[in-house]
Amino acid sequence: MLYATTSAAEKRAAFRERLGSGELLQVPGAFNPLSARLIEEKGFDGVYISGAVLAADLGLPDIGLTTLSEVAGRSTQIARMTNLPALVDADTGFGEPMNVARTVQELEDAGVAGLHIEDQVNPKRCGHLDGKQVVDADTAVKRIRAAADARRDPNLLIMARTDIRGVDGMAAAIDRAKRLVDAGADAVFPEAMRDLGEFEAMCESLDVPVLANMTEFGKSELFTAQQLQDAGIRIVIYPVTLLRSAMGAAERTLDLIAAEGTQASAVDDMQTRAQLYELLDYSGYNAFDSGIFNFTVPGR
Ligand SMILES: C[C@](O)(C(=O)O)[C@H](CC(=O)O)C(=O)O
Ligand SMILES: [Mg+2]
Repeated sequence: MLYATTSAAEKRAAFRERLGSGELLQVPGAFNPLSARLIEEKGFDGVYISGAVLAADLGLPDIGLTTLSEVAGRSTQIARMTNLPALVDADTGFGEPMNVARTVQELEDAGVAGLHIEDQVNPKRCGHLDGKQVVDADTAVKRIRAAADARRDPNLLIMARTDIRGVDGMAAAIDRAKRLVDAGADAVFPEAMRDLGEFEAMCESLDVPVLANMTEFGKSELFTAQQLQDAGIRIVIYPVTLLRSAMGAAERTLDLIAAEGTQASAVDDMQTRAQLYELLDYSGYNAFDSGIFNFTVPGR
């Protein structure tokens, strides 16, 4: 009821432990706090807080227009609604290495279990688009070092994302990832790998957990959890999947209302009132006030 029953510190410790277990953790993107509840209910291992989703949610392109306050605010809202660890996309860290340090502390205060900082230049863009630019190794290393030094909870996971694969190729990506691990990264997010062999090569070259980004309409094929696990991947994110699904459904329903004058034939595909109330745990609030959930809910 109301909020997560575990503290941020407990979630971070649990996340570290799960990561150490060698299994693949599946982490869908929560496009709002409510969807984080659904992700938890369905038994997933964590929730991802995507920069692309946050920007899109505000009606903005994903080109570094969102602010640290917006990302921290959304992280607070999502992290407190679930007992799952939250992993947040901190883009380039919102500025110079000193800004990165502040970003880490703000996001730590927001209650996330981990965050990733990338090596793109500003204005950044979706990692699966062409025409990206990355900063030099020295600047990338300084960002990660600043991030690792700034955390107060040693269990906060600092993940380094490198976008260099799409710019300088795979050898450069492995080299960059190694340097970022030496700088203090606890995990690596190699962006826009082309095939499973590239994921495998990255995992073999590093002794920290590696993340795979299974975003749709991107550079990577959509591999199964089994394929990724076999390649050595330890975390897979589905960052924009739920937003794309929800928006696809919303568009179809709008078209239907326009065409048929009613939404009636879309109702079977909707979350029912009863399902929504269950997810919101209406009945749990009766512990405070037995007058809250004293009605029956129509629908399944
Ligand atoms: C993972 C990502 O950084 C995100 O913000 O969710 C994006 C996802 C996307 O735009 O599809 C990315 O750069 O891959
Ligand atoms: Mg992003």
